[in-house]
Amino acid sequence: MLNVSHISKTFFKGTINEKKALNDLSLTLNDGDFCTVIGGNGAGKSTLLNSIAGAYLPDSGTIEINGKDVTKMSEYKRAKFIGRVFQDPLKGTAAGMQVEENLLLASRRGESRRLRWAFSAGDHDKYKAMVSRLDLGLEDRLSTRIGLLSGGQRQALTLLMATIKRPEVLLLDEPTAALDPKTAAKVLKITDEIVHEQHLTTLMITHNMKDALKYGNRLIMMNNGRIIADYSEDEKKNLTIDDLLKKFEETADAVSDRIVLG
Ligand SMILES: Nc1ncnc2c1ncn2[C@@H]1O[C@H](COP(=O)(O)OP(=O)(O)OP(=O)(O)O)[C@@H](O)[C@H]1O
Repeated sequence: MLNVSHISKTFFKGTINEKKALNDLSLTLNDGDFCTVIGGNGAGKSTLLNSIAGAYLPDSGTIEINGKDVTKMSEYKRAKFIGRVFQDPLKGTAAGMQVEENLLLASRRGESRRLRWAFSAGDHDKYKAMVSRLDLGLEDRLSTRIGLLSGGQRQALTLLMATIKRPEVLLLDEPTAALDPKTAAKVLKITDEIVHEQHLTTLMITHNMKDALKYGNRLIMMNNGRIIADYSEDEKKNLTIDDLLKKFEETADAVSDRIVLG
């Protein structure tokens, strides 16, 4: 369970550039909840994910994961039980290392450095089966350096790495924004399968409202550092893009171009 309670975060406090990115925001996700997050540019979506991941320390409020208060825990320590996929396919994988070395490192997350590098019998076949499931032609490229792969292949691998050791929370920050539509659809489908198989508590930011409606069992809309709408699984089933636009126009200060792309 993820419990975000009354968190606020202001950047450049006391200066002319002061920006309240999160404003007394609270959110509770139950185990296995897959929550999509939408909102205009600057709404605070990434700041929320970054605060959960430990990249930013909130000015106030608390964050608990499965009963542990992680508010002040370092990003490095949290990375042992939080999986992340970023918008940028270059993040999340080590470019100079081979596909299977990246998978090995991810599967040994949190273990001693010495042990992390040792392949075990069966690893090769296991990794081959994992990547062949992606259907992106990676099954014969386990020894290829990640830097030589396409953005879609890299992003799909980042997803495998983020979930190879079951994370307590999975954070997806526009994971398919940089991909072509066909590859994006493939990566989202696999994401959805993995989230269900592993019953992962997941937050996914997207600017694509179709995807926000199609995936997950919960949807939140943000504006000005707050959650302005929170739809349960049942409410989400009957929701349309028009409903979301209407809600956004009613509540938000301005309609962003990017939110209407879906
Ligand atoms: N590291 C930072 N330093 C200063 N200001 C920041 C920082 N990160 C975010 N902000 C500001 O906080 C506000 C919220 O930004 P955030 O990136 O969380 O929004 P977002 O909803 O993810 O937007 P987008 O859809 O454009 O990615 C914005 O005004 C942004 O400029």
